[in-house]
Amino acid sequence: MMQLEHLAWSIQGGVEIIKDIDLVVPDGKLVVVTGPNGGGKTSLAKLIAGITPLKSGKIVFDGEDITALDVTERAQKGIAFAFQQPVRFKGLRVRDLLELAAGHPLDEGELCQWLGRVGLCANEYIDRELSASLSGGEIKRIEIASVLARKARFSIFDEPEAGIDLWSFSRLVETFEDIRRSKAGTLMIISHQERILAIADEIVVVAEGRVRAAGPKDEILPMLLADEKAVYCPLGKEEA
Ligand SMILES: Nc1ncnc2c1ncn2[C@@H]1O[C@H](COP(=O)(O)OP(=O)(O)OP(=O)(O)O)[C@@H](O)[C@H]1O
Repeated sequence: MMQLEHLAWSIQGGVEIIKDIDLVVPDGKLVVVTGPNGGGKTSLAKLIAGITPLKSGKIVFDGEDITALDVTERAQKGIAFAFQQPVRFKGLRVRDLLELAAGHPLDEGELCQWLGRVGLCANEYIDRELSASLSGGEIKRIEIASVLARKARFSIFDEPEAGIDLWSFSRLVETFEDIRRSKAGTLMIISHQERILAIADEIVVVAEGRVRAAGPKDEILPMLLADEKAVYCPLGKEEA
């Protein structure tokens, strides 16, 4: 279980971006974090992953206070984060990245399995370098595949729909559903996409650095869909 207690974070100059966020994410659930642009979703994810340090508050993961742990230590505890803006690793091949993520060598069948889940044909990609020759969408999907290959206890995906074609996106949605069905890990997915919201167990709406609403999908989704002004998120208005 991931427990966030009174999380706060400010940027230089003292402007508070995350303001007193309290949230509990139960094990094995698929939780979608949504809300307007600039509301603080990515900032919250970075606080959980340990990429940015908290100003105040506490993070407890499976009963252990991980507030003081850095990003590497949190990764070792089983927290994985797929960035919205993926990093390109020079000199590293796709195969290397996936093996690093999995923590052991992978045969072609396994490489194919992970890449197939994001709609990439493994043979074309496994020996390619993670360099400028790959498109932004390809890099993004490879990074998502690497987070999937980690089989982490708590995985965070930041707008996995961004830069992904519809077919690959459908494969990814199925993968998220598989993980949830098999209770293979807890998923926190930041998304504006209605198809992702529709598979959530719980939805959390973050706006202006606060949790505006949180609860079971059946409670929160109708509220979002009924919001004609789309205050929280432009549901159904974005393409995958
Ligand atoms: N390092 C930083 N320095 C300055 N401002 C920042 C920094 N990180 C985030 N912000 C600001 O904090 C606010 C929240 O940003 P964040 O990226 O967390 O929003 P978001 O909800 O993920 O938005 P989006 O849906 O557009 O991705 C924004 O106004 C952003 O400009």
